[in-house]
Amino acid sequence: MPFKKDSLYANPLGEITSFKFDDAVANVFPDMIQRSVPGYSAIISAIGLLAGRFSQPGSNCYDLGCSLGAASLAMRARITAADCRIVAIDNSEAMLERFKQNLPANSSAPPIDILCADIRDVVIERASVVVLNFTLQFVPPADRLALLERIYRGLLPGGVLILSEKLAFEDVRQQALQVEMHHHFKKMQGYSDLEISQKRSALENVLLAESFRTHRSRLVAAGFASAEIWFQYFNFASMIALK
Ligand SMILES: C[S@@+](CC[C@H](N)C(=O)[O-])C[C@H]1O[C@@H](n2cnc3c(N)ncnc32)[C@H](O)[C@@H]1O
Ligand SMILES: O=C(O)C(=O)C[C@]1(C(=O)O)C=C[C@@H](O)C=C1
Repeated sequence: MPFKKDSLYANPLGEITSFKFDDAVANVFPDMIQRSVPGYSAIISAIGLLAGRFSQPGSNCYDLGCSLGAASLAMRARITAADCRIVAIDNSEAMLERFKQNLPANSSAPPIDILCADIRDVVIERASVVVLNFTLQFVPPADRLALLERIYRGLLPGGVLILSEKLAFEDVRQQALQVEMHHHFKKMQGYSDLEISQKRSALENVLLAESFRTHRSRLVAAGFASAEIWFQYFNFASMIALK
Protein backbone atom coordinates (compact mmCIF):
# COMPACT_ATOMS: atom_id res chain seq x y z
CA MET A 1 0.00 0.00 0.00
CA PRO A 2 1.84 3.13 -1.14
CA PHE A 3 1.64 6.17 1.15
CA LYS A 4 0.48 9.44 -0.33
CA LYS A 5 1.07 13.13 0.15
CA ASP A 6 -1.10 14.68 2.85
CA SER A 7 -3.70 16.99 1.30
CA LEU A 8 -6.54 16.21 3.74
CA TYR A 9 -7.04 19.86 4.70
CA ALA A 10 -6.10 21.43 1.34
CA ASN A 11 -9.65 22.26 0.21
CA PRO A 12 -12.16 24.35 2.20
CA LEU A 13 -14.20 22.00 4.41
CA GLY A 14 -17.77 23.09 5.15
CA GLU A 15 -17.62 21.57 8.58
CA ILE A 16 -14.34 20.68 10.27
CA THR A 17 -14.77 17.45 12.18
CA SER A 18 -12.53 16.37 15.05
CA PHE A 19 -9.21 14.81 14.05
CA LYS A 20 -9.24 10.98 14.05
CA PHE A 21 -6.65 8.34 13.22
CA ASP A 22 -8.87 6.83 10.54
CA ASP A 23 -8.19 5.37 7.06
CA ALA A 24 -7.75 8.78 5.44
CA VAL A 25 -5.11 9.82 8.00
CA ALA A 26 -3.38 6.41 8.01
CA ASN A 27 -3.05 6.60 4.19
CA VAL A 28 -0.96 9.79 4.36
CA PHE A 29 0.52 9.46 7.85
CA PRO A 30 4.27 9.23 7.07
CA ASP A 31 4.08 12.41 4.99
CA MET A 32 1.77 14.15 7.50
CA ILE A 33 3.91 13.54 10.57
CA GLN A 34 7.20 14.25 8.78
CA ARG A 35 5.91 17.64 7.55
CA SER A 36 4.06 18.51 10.78
CA VAL A 37 6.42 17.59 13.60
CA PRO A 38 9.73 19.48 13.51
CA GLY A 39 12.57 17.03 14.21
CA TYR A 40 10.43 13.89 13.82
CA SER A 41 13.13 11.90 11.98
CA ALA A 42 15.80 12.89 14.49
CA ILE A 43 13.55 11.72 17.34
CA ILE A 44 12.85 8.38 15.64
CA SER A 45 16.60 7.76 15.12
CA ALA A 46 17.33 8.63 18.73
CA ILE A 47 14.62 6.24 19.96
CA GLY A 48 16.61 3.51 18.19
CA LEU A 49 19.84 4.64 19.88
CA LEU A 50 18.16 4.80 23.30
CA ALA A 51 16.63 1.33 22.83
CA GLY A 52 20.14 0.05 22.03
CA ARG A 53 21.41 1.61 25.25
CA PHE A 54 18.57 0.63 27.64
CA SER A 55 17.21 -2.71 26.38
CA GLN A 56 17.93 -5.54 28.82
CA PRO A 57 18.13 -9.28 28.01
CA GLY A 58 14.77 -11.02 28.27
CA SER A 59 12.80 -7.75 28.51
CA ASN A 60 9.93 -6.10 26.63
CA CYS A 61 10.20 -2.80 24.74
CA TYR A 62 6.84 -1.07 24.32
CA ASP A 63 5.79 1.32 21.55
CA LEU A 64 2.53 2.83 22.87
CA GLY A 65 0.49 4.53 20.14
CA CYS A 66 2.73 2.98 17.51
CA SER A 67 0.76 4.16 14.42
CA LEU A 68 2.68 2.68 11.44
CA GLY A 69 5.51 1.45 13.66
CA ALA A 70 8.30 3.93 12.92
CA ALA A 71 9.61 3.82 16.51
CA SER A 72 9.26 0.01 16.70
CA LEU A 73 11.34 -0.38 13.55
CA ALA A 74 14.00 2.03 14.83
CA MET A 75 14.19 0.00 18.07
CA ARG A 76 14.31 -3.31 16.22
CA ALA A 77 17.31 -2.12 14.20
CA ARG A 78 19.30 -1.17 17.32
CA ILE A 79 18.45 -3.70 20.05
CA THR A 80 21.29 -6.16 20.60
CA ALA A 81 20.28 -7.57 24.03
CA ALA A 82 19.20 -11.23 23.82
CA ASP A 83 15.56 -12.38 23.91
CA CYS A 84 13.93 -8.96 23.69
CA ARG A 85 10.41 -8.53 22.37
CA ILE A 86 8.90 -5.33 21.00
CA VAL A 87 5.22 -4.80 21.85
CA ALA A 88 3.58 -2.23 19.55
CA ILE A 89 0.10 -1.09 20.57
CA ASP A 90 -2.45 1.22 18.95
CA ASN A 91 -6.25 1.46 19.01
CA SER A 92 -6.50 2.48 15.33
CA GLU A 93 -7.19 -0.57 13.12
CA ALA A 94 -6.45 1.61 10.08
CA MET A 95 -2.91 2.25 11.33
CA LEU A 96 -2.20 -1.34 12.40
CA GLU A 97 -3.41 -2.86 9.13
CA ARG A 98 -0.86 -0.74 7.24
CA PHE A 99 1.87 -1.38 9.83
CA LYS A 100 1.42 -5.17 9.39
CA GLN A 101 1.40 -4.93 5.60
CA ASN A 102 4.59 -2.89 5.51
CA LEU A 103 6.52 -4.73 8.23
CA PRO A 104 9.72 -6.04 6.65
CA ALA A 105 10.57 -9.57 7.78
CA ASN A 106 13.75 -9.88 9.86
CA SER A 107 14.17 -13.19 11.62
CA SER A 108 17.43 -12.23 13.32
CA ALA A 109 15.97 -9.12 15.01
CA PRO A 110 13.65 -9.04 18.05
CA PRO A 111 10.04 -10.01 17.18
CA ILE A 112 7.40 -7.27 17.06
CA ASP A 113 3.98 -8.15 18.55
CA ILE A 114 1.34 -5.79 17.15
CA LEU A 115 -1.75 -5.37 19.35
CA CYS A 116 -4.94 -3.42 18.76
CA ALA A 117 -5.86 -2.10 22.20
CA ASP A 118 -6.33 1.01 24.26
CA ILE A 119 -3.00 1.75 25.95
CA ARG A 120 -4.95 2.61 29.12
CA ASP A 121 -6.00 -1.05 29.40
CA VAL A 122 -2.88 -3.04 28.57
CA VAL A 123 -0.56 -4.68 31.06
CA ILE A 124 3.00 -3.36 30.97
CA GLU A 125 5.45 -5.91 32.33
CA ARG A 126 9.19 -6.66 32.36
CA ALA A 127 9.79 -3.47 30.37
CA SER A 128 13.24 -2.03 29.80
CA VAL A 129 12.13 0.65 27.30
CA VAL A 130 8.73 2.31 26.93
CA VAL A 131 8.04 4.79 24.12
CA LEU A 132 5.16 7.28 24.03
CA ASN A 133 6.03 9.17 20.84
CA PHE A 134 3.38 11.90 20.41
CA THR A 135 0.69 9.69 21.95
CA LEU A 136 0.09 10.90 25.53
CA GLN A 137 -1.17 14.21 24.12
CA PHE A 138 -4.22 12.33 22.75
CA VAL A 139 -5.03 10.59 26.06
CA PRO A 140 -7.57 12.48 28.20
CA PRO A 141 -5.59 14.48 30.80
CA ALA A 142 -7.52 12.86 33.65
CA ASP A 143 -6.16 9.43 32.57
CA ARG A 144 -2.53 10.43 32.09
CA LEU A 145 -1.22 9.93 35.65
CA ALA A 146 -2.71 6.44 35.97
CA LEU A 147 -1.13 5.44 32.64
CA LEU A 148 2.30 6.74 33.68
CA GLU A 149 1.99 4.95 37.04
CA ARG A 150 1.31 1.66 35.26
CA ILE A 151 4.28 2.25 32.95
CA TYR A 152 6.49 3.01 35.95
CA ARG A 153 5.38 -0.16 37.75
CA GLY A 154 5.96 -2.26 34.60
CA LEU A 155 9.51 -0.97 34.11
CA LEU A 156 12.47 -2.99 35.34
CA PRO A 157 15.07 -1.24 37.52
CA GLY A 158 17.21 0.84 35.15
CA GLY A 159 14.31 1.19 32.70
CA VAL A 160 13.52 4.26 30.61
CA LEU A 161 10.43 6.05 29.32
CA ILE A 162 10.85 8.18 26.18
CA LEU A 163 8.00 10.70 26.09
CA SER A 164 7.63 12.99 23.06
CA GLU A 165 4.93 15.65 23.09
CA LYS A 166 3.72 18.87 21.56
CA LEU A 167 4.32 21.38 24.39
CA ALA A 168 2.31 24.33 25.65
CA PHE A 169 4.04 27.26 27.36
CA GLU A 170 2.93 29.05 30.50
CA ASP A 171 4.25 32.41 29.28
CA VAL A 172 1.74 33.96 26.86
CA ARG A 173 4.36 35.46 24.54
CA GLN A 174 6.36 32.22 24.41
CA GLN A 175 3.18 30.29 23.58
CA ALA A 176 2.27 32.69 20.75
CA LEU A 177 5.83 32.73 19.36
CA GLN A 178 6.34 28.96 19.42
CA VAL A 179 2.98 28.31 17.73
CA GLU A 180 3.79 30.98 15.13
CA MET A 181 7.18 29.37 14.45
CA HIS A 182 5.59 25.92 14.17
CA HIS A 183 3.20 27.33 11.56
CA HIS A 184 6.18 28.85 9.68
CA PHE A 185 7.79 25.39 9.79
CA LYS A 186 4.64 23.86 8.29
CA LYS A 187 4.55 26.50 5.55
CA MET A 188 8.18 25.74 4.76
CA GLN A 189 7.09 22.08 4.40
CA GLY A 190 4.54 23.08 1.74
CA TYR A 191 1.34 23.40 3.78
CA SER A 192 -0.92 26.37 2.92
CA ASP A 193 -2.45 28.76 5.46
CA LEU A 194 -5.81 27.03 4.87
CA GLU A 195 -4.35 23.58 5.56
CA ILE A 196 -2.67 24.85 8.71
CA SER A 197 -5.78 26.55 10.08
CA GLN A 198 -8.22 23.73 9.23
CA LYS A 199 -5.90 21.12 10.80
CA ARG A 200 -5.54 23.34 13.85
CA SER A 201 -9.34 23.47 14.26
CA ALA A 202 -9.62 19.70 13.80
CA LEU A 203 -7.03 19.13 16.57
CA GLU A 204 -8.79 21.45 19.03
CA ASN A 205 -9.94 19.52 22.12
CA VAL A 206 -8.33 16.37 20.63
CA LEU A 207 -4.61 17.08 21.06
CA LEU A 208 -4.27 18.57 24.55
CA ALA A 209 -0.73 19.88 25.00
CA GLU A 210 0.76 20.63 28.41
CA SER A 211 3.86 22.43 29.68
CA PHE A 212 7.15 20.70 30.45
CA ARG A 213 6.59 21.65 34.12
CA THR A 214 3.28 19.73 34.13
CA HIS A 215 4.86 16.72 32.41
CA ARG A 216 7.83 16.66 34.75
CA SER A 217 5.76 16.90 37.94
CA ARG A 218 3.40 14.16 36.71
CA LEU A 219 6.34 11.89 35.81
CA VAL A 220 7.80 12.41 39.28
CA ALA A 221 4.36 11.84 40.87
CA ALA A 222 4.17 8.55 38.93
CA GLY A 223 7.45 7.49 40.56
CA PHE A 224 10.16 8.40 38.03
CA ALA A 225 13.47 9.47 39.59
CA SER A 226 14.09 12.21 37.01
CA ALA A 227 12.80 13.60 33.72
CA GLU A 228 14.64 15.88 31.31
CA ILE A 229 14.15 17.18 27.78
CA TRP A 230 16.78 15.73 25.45
CA PHE A 231 15.38 17.32 22.24
CA GLN A 232 13.26 20.35 21.43
CA TYR A 233 12.37 22.11 18.20
CA PHE A 234 9.87 24.93 18.83
CA ASN A 235 6.80 23.47 20.59
CA PHE A 236 7.75 19.82 20.02
CA ALA A 237 9.91 18.08 22.60
CA SER A 238 11.09 14.65 23.63
CA MET A 239 11.82 13.74 27.23
CA ILE A 240 13.74 10.95 28.94
CA ALA A 241 12.33 9.74 32.27
CA LEU A 242 14.46 7.36 34.33
CA LYS A 243 13.14 4.78 36.80
C1 LIG B 1 0.74 11.01 16.57
S1 LIG B 1 0.41 9.33 16.48
C2 LIG B 1 1.89 8.55 17.09
C3 LIG B 1 3.04 8.49 16.12
C4 LIG B 1 3.95 7.29 16.30
N1 LIG B 1 4.21 7.01 17.69
C5 LIG B 1 5.23 7.51 15.55
O1 LIG B 1 6.28 7.62 16.20
O2 LIG B 1 5.20 7.56 14.31
C6 LIG B 1 -0.65 8.96 17.85
C7 LIG B 1 -1.14 7.50 17.84
O3 LIG B 1 -1.65 7.18 19.12
C8 LIG B 1 -2.79 6.36 18.95
N2 LIG B 1 -3.59 6.48 20.17
C9 LIG B 1 -4.15 7.60 20.70
N3 LIG B 1 -4.78 7.31 21.84
C10 LIG B 1 -4.62 5.97 22.05
C11 LIG B 1 -5.06 5.06 23.07
N4 LIG B 1 -5.78 5.48 24.12
N5 LIG B 1 -4.72 3.75 22.94
C12 LIG B 1 -4.00 3.32 21.89
N6 LIG B 1 -3.55 4.13 20.90
C13 LIG B 1 -3.86 5.44 20.98
C14 LIG B 1 -3.46 6.88 17.71
O4 LIG B 1 -4.33 5.92 17.12
C15 LIG B 1 -2.26 7.23 16.82
O5 LIG B 1 -1.92 6.18 15.96
O1 LIG C 1 -0.05 19.08 12.70
C1 LIG C 1 0.05 19.57 13.82
O2 LIG C 1 -0.14 20.76 14.03
C2 LIG C 1 0.44 18.73 14.96
O3 LIG C 1 0.19 19.07 16.06
C3 LIG C 1 1.17 17.51 14.68
C4 LIG C 1 0.61 16.16 14.98
C5 LIG C 1 1.14 15.58 16.31
O4 LIG C 1 1.81 16.25 17.07
O5 LIG C 1 0.82 14.43 16.60
C6 LIG C 1 -0.83 16.07 15.05
C7 LIG C 1 -1.52 15.09 14.42
C8 LIG C 1 -0.90 14.15 13.48
O6 LIG C 1 -0.88 12.90 14.06
C9 LIG C 1 0.49 14.45 13.20
C10 LIG C 1 1.17 15.37 13.88
